[in-house]
Amino acid sequence: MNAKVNRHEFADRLTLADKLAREVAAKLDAAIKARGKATIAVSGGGTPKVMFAVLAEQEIDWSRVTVTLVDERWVDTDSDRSNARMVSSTLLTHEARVASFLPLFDRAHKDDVDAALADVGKRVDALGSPFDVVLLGMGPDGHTASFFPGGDHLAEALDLAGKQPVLSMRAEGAGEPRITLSLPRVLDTRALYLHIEGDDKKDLLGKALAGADFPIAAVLKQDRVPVDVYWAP
Ligand SMILES: O=C1O[C@H](COP(=O)(O)O)[C@@H](O)[C@H](O)[C@H]1O
Repeated sequence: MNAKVNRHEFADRLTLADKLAREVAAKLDAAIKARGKATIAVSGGGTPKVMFAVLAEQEIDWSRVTVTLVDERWVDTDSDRSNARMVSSTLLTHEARVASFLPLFDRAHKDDVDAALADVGKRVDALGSPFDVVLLGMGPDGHTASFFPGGDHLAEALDLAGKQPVLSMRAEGAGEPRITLSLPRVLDTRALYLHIEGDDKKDLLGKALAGADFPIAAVLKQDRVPVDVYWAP
């Protein structure tokens, strides 16, 4: 089984940011018009920053939008490693400053990600399903969300029959412990985008599409939701 993969390539990163931001805003707007609200789960890291800045300026009814993360580094929000901090300073600004935000980091359990899973999982479940939009990124090691190669809970996280909405993840390449939505929760969306930049990531994606065993391959192999890949050099 393979996902339907639609590839969108752009001459430069600014053009990509503009096109993807407008596409995502249109999906959120359609969800608000159809159901009165919209949910979006976004990735962290560095790649989405410019696109988030453009998305934040789109004129939709952001007061009806809830934003959450697909994964988080288990660090407090004052850390420059915090995905929540990055999203707050890029996406939750301008027009989008009135959106609701559900973080995955839980300060009540700041020293123990595993102790937080039940509470955070309930909050994620309370968002309802499916998401309207999920935005994935990909690291240079082929991880997406916090599905890291060699991760201690990788098999559970990628289990399409798994019932846990969130799992912890520790891996050599991950830095600090992580929390991540599970693969079935990531795929439980009306629209799924993979945003990658640079020739190295394009090559890696090509290898994953050809069958190489990177974690991102699990997103490309499923048949639950098509994947729209946005790439610029
Ligand atoms: O650690 C993470 O890395 C990936 C990729 O980040 P990038 O900086 O290479 O774009 C990101 O998708 C994920 O959300 C984040 O936690």
